[in-house]
Amino acid sequence: MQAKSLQWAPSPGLRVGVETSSLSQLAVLNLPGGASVNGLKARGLFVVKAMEVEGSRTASLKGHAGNKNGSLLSSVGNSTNIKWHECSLNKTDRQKLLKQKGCVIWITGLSGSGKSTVACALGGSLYHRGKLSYILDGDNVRHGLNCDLSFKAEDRAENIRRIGEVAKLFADAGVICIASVVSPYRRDRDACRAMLPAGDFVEVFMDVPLQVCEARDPKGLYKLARAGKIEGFTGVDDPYEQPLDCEIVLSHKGGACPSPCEMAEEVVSYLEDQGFLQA
Ligand SMILES: Nc1ncnc2c1ncn2[C@@H]1O[C@H](COP(=O)(O)OS(=O)(=O)O)[C@@H](OP(=O)(O)O)[C@H]1O
Ligand SMILES: Nc1ncnc2c1ncn2[C@@H]1O[C@H](COP(=O)(O)OP(=O)(O)O)[C@@H](O)[C@H]1O
Repeated sequence: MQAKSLQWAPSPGLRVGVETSSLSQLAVLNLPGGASVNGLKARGLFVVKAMEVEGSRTASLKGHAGNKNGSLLSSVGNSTNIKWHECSLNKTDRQKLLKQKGCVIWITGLSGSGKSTVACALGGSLYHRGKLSYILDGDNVRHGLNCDLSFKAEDRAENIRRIGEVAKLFADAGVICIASVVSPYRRDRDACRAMLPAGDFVEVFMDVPLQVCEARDPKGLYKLARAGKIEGFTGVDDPYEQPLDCEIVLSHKGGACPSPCEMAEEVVSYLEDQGFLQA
């Protein structure tokens, strides 16, 4: 089977073979119209290689860890003829230095549900324990990296994909990355989960009823949305798909909301139990 470099534009439902050094198995996945690989939960790093197999166009993901043939070029999305460059210092070394494990805490929920507040409380609590975290807040990232994106479904998907990729880099740096983003579509969140090794993506759902968020309305956005001055506002005229099986649910119970600190401590306990607060 001869591998050769191709311009590869993944199409929805494209079947790809996945071969990894850590799994030693071949799996068949669907690529939903982008280079992200939904459902891939294996440790290690991967490059996408376009290959021509018996006249058909097939993409193969090669685990580059342990890949002896360092001269092979890859194509990922529209980036052709690229090659992963490995460094001698790796994530494990950085984690030892920081005395913690890099991961992504993904806080999802309606506008006004308390995502940013919990993210800050969590960051503060970790800081006081000597643990390094960094917050990627949806509102803030849209002030820079993602200022070209609107709130249309495809732009929200790209917003989440970019934040997922940046969060993955922070986790690889050994940092506990806290993403606080509405991320209303399950598929986009799942795609971010699939970017990381199993267990390293911790999804936290702010389970706060719409009426509570709307009553808080700290920025007056619900009021504008109800008045028809903002179109496609999540929870009003754009859907929010709540997680079906996330790691942590922070609930507003019986008309009362735990304090942001109490909520943050719930996440810290999870991180402690899972061993993220030590190298
Ligand atoms: N149409 C619409 N829908 C939802 N939210 C809106 C919208 N327009 C502006 N905003 C403000 O943008 C913040 C959400 O940005 P995100 O990047 O987290 O959104 S998304 O994940 O791409 O859906 C969100 O911030 P939070 O209130 O902190 O959630 C809002 O302040
Ligand atoms: N646990 C909580 N209990 C009561 N009010 C809260 C809590 N968390 C946040 N708030 C308040 O709710 C509003 C929205 O919080 P925010 O963190 O900005 O939400 P989001 O980032 O999800 O839009 C703010 O006015 C904040 O002070």
